[in-house]
Amino acid sequence: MSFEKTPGWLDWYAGPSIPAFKLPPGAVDAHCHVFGPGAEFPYAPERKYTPCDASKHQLYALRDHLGFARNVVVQATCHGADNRAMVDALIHSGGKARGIATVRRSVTDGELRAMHEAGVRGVRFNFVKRLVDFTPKDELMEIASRIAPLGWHVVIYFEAVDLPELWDFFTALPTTIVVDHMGRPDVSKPVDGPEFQLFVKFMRDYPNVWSKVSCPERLSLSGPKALGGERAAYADVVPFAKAIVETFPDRVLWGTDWPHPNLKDHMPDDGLLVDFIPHIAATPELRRKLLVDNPMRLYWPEEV
Ligand SMILES: O=C(O)c1cc(C(=O)O)oc(=O)c1
Repeated sequence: MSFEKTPGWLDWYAGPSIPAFKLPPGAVDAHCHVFGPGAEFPYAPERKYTPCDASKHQLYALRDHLGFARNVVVQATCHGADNRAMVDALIHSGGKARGIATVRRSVTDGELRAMHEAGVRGVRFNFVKRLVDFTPKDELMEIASRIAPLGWHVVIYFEAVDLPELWDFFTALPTTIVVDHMGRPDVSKPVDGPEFQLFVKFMRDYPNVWSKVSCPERLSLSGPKALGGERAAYADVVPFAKAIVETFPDRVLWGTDWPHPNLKDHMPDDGLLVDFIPHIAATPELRRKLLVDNPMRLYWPEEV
């Protein structure tokens, strides 16, 4: 099957720099995706965008180029609940990738077991309205209770303004919870203002909640962009990510978000994006926790 990209689609950045920041040995890119290739793994009929292809080979070449050791491949919404491309990436990673799936309530126990075998360790619940159709909370709760016995966790993606209405559902989930991209704060608002402080309270009051301090390129309003050699990019996001890293050093993860779905303004140079990390994790100890210890504890506990 051949697919036509969504008009205005920005392809991932070819020829990224070598980061100046040397990642610690064993670093995990804990949030990235594969797209298709569409000819082999068709995009889902219910998708809200049609991306460029971004294969497992290209993902693993980027991993090696940037100096990561492992990946967590998160099911992208353009594949709906058809997890074949993501699972195929895990199977061909030589044990160096874990995955997060999207499932419906119709998923069988056999399918869940097969995904576990391949390296899946969680499911993603998405509340970003431009990306997915609404799924009833009782269906999500049922899925959460079925994956909990496997030791899996729930990854949630939502916008900061929606946290109050989602609070009761999130705080009732029976598993570890991992929040994508810090719950998408509006970085034009103060870091000590009510909106971001509600997110901090969420993490403080619920020790099962973790956060990815990822996607500055998506959250930044004033840049500068990680392009053209800029190694201090996205300064307006730094106070938010730094606060979470310093307050909850044992419950944070970092990922590239490659191949960066739906960016409208620019496509970052992933090497320069890695150079964002030392700005938010100021010490070697914080960096080791963020990049190695925390993701290993969550995704490869048998090796810790
Ligand atoms: O903000 C986004 O557009 C976005 C989309 C997806 C996805 O389509 O799965 O994943 C992300 O992590 C971010």
